[in-house]
Amino acid sequence: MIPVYSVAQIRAVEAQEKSKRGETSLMKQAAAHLASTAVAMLAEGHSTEPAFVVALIGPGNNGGDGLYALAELQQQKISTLALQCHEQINAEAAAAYQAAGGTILDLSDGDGELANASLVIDAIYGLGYRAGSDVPSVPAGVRVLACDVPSGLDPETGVAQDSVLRAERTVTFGAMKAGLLSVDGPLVTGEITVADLEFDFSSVQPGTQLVDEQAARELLDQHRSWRDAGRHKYQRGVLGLIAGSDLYPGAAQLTAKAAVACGVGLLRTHVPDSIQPLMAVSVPESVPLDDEQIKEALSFSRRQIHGKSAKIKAWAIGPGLDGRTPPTGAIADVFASPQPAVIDASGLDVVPAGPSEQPRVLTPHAKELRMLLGRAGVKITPDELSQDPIRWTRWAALAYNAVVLLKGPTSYIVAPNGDSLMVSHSAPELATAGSGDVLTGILGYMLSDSSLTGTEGLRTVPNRRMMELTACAAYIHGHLGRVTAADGTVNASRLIDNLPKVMKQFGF
Ligand SMILES: NC(=O)C1=CN([C@@H]2O[C@H](COP(=O)(O)OP(=O)(O)OC[C@H]3O[C@@H](n4cnc5c(N)ncnc54)[C@H](O)[C@@H]3O)[C@@H](O)[C@H]2O)[C@@H](O)CC1
Repeated sequence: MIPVYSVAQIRAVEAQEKSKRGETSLMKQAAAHLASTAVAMLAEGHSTEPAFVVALIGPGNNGGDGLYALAELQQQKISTLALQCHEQINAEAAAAYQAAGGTILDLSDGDGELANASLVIDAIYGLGYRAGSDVPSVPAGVRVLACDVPSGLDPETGVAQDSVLRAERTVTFGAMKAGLLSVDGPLVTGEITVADLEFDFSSVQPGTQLVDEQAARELLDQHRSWRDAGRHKYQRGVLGLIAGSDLYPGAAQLTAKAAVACGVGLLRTHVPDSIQPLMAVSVPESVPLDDEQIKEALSFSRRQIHGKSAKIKAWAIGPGLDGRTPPTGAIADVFASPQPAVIDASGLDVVPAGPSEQPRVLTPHAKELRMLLGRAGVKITPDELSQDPIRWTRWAALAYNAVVLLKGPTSYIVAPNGDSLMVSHSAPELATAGSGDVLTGILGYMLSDSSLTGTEGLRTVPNRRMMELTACAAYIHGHLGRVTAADGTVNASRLIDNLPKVMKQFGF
């Protein structure tokens, strides 16, 4: 997992390192990372033209990094140009660049060269950015590599000004900054690399942690039990799906298909009678579940407290459900049961707030999160939520005593004790109808697999594990979006088609 720090935390550690190692030496180390990424990007470009790298240079140390990086590129016989965007620039770095044969021009004299660049390094503002800065534009189609933080993006909040310089890649120094992953960050950073400057963060507690591919694999391996092999379907996981209405007949089918594509042991579906025939045709693997059978399953589970298998291991509640009336009877009993549950879409309209015995994950997008908070007596505006999503997700996790996954370009996963994880998708592929239903199917499947949740009988799943599995499901879902987008436009059915292959890549 990649720890994520606030600007204040990074500044404090940086100050210590500067006093030990000197500012120039840190800048040169940062510049070496920047230059090697520039070289890698040029190599990927496969251009037959000689490379030409232009850097936009700002007034602070970010500009200093840019100048030292250009000096390195000059030494590698790559043609470069520095465009000075402010009256003052770092004098020592400028002298080093000129000594390496580099040329510095005022932006207004040299901006025509931007169109000829094979690559533009954005070294205008980094950690010292303040809103309202002048950020020049780069001609469309020219590749941009951001030094530390894209200029125009607030490294703390992730809010970008309109003229932000969107990058294809960002090399960020020392540690991952919260703003690169929040709000607008994922839309403007491109691929992020954290350049290790060997800073000592041992006495600093990160605000949250980013789950990347390696972390998702490690978490799954850590939770997976060797008992997995050779189990029969009731041990492999039985998922109860409560979903569907005449208004939204498709959502239940998408969630069901996704769970089946993941390899769920058995899927039981509680859908309205009008949808059942559709379900029988589109998901023949699913077995209907009526109110009476739900009650039986719950009672069977209660009696098996010390036994090996509860008949329904986990619940997925909500896709396409008619959320206008609060649940009664068997469905209300499910909300009060101790099996883990993922609750999505209209299920969020009816999930009770307050303490609950059920280990549960709520998976709202931004509007649904505001609705959940409103039901718990906390009214916030869309702006308030977008300024500090993790804070409000914490409130919801506390109010509903649940792990809450706030879905978006960056997803935040927060446990009731305030611990949190992040998953960043960067790409917009998953913003398509039905994509959330697929995530519910993936997570429902994972919660039904006791070799992952560690449940036998009714031993409850700790919130930490619920949070980690939710982050893994969100990571897999994002990866699925990228895989699917690689060879065509994305829709929920195509996501489901690719699911068996992607799940296999993650060891399922
Ligand atoms: N954090 C670290 O550990 C390291 C940081 N380094 C670099 O240092 C950078 C931070 O350096 P600085 O603190 O000099 O910050 P910047 O390089 O981001 O400089 C910004 C400068 O622009 C000014 N400024 C910002 N907004 C303005 C506005 N709207 N109008 C006018 N002036 C404005 C600021 O006052 C500051 O002087 C990092 O982003 C990174 O690139 C690296 O050199 C090495 C390690």
